[in-house]
Amino acid sequence: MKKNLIFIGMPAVGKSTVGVVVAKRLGKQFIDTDLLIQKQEKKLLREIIEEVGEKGFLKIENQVNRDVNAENSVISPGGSVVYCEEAMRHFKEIGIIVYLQASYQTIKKRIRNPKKRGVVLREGQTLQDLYDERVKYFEKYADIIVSEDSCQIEETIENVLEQVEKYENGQN
Ligand SMILES: Nc1ncnc2c1ncn2[C@@H]1O[C@H](COP(=O)(O)OP(=O)(O)OP(=O)(O)O)[C@@H](O)[C@H]1O
Ligand SMILES: O=C(O)C1=C[C@@H](O)[C@@H](O)[C@H](O)C1
Ligand SMILES: [Mg+2]
Repeated sequence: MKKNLIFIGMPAVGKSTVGVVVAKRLGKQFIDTDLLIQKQEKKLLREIIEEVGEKGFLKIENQVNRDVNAENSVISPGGSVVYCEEAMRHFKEIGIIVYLQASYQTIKKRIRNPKKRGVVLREGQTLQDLYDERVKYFEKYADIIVSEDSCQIEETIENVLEQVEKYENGQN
């Protein structure tokens, strides 16, 4: 058993912010694969997207996430990783997938400028379109769903820890 936890969910839902604290609480390593992409490409995410476009970025994102070799870690990929089939197959094999769920209104409030944040939006696609499209993928891959609406960040962290423990006990 590789004992990894992998967070999925919309951009700005808190995969990285919540993930790092969950890793600390569980005594695991923390890996933010967005940072691995930046390190490999030696560019910012939004620069990569500007240069190679949405499809090119997803190709790199798939490769980096698929190649993560981790044990006893919390892994926080970018929000668009759910479009990367090989990467998601790999994550399913190496750990438990936690979907951090928040309403469209919550996400919209946090992302004032999707382009600046480097969100992978297709030509003409709105943030609402993106939300509706991705929810289906998140639900398909999730082993656990943690809702964070009306929760402070500390409460979300506790809810994640509680649900992961329950899930692991249920698997024994
Ligand atoms: N209740 C909450 N839970 C999580 N994050 C919150 C909450 N309230 C506010 N925030 C803020 O929302 C932001 C979440 O950003 P973060 O970079 O962790 O998202 P992400 O899911 O990793 O996004 P990306 O897909 O772009 O990597 C942070 O600035 C965090 O402080
Ligand atoms: O949700 C998205 O479309 C993205 C989120 C970021 O974390 C990065 O992975 C990238 O900028 C794309
Ligand atoms: Mg992140």
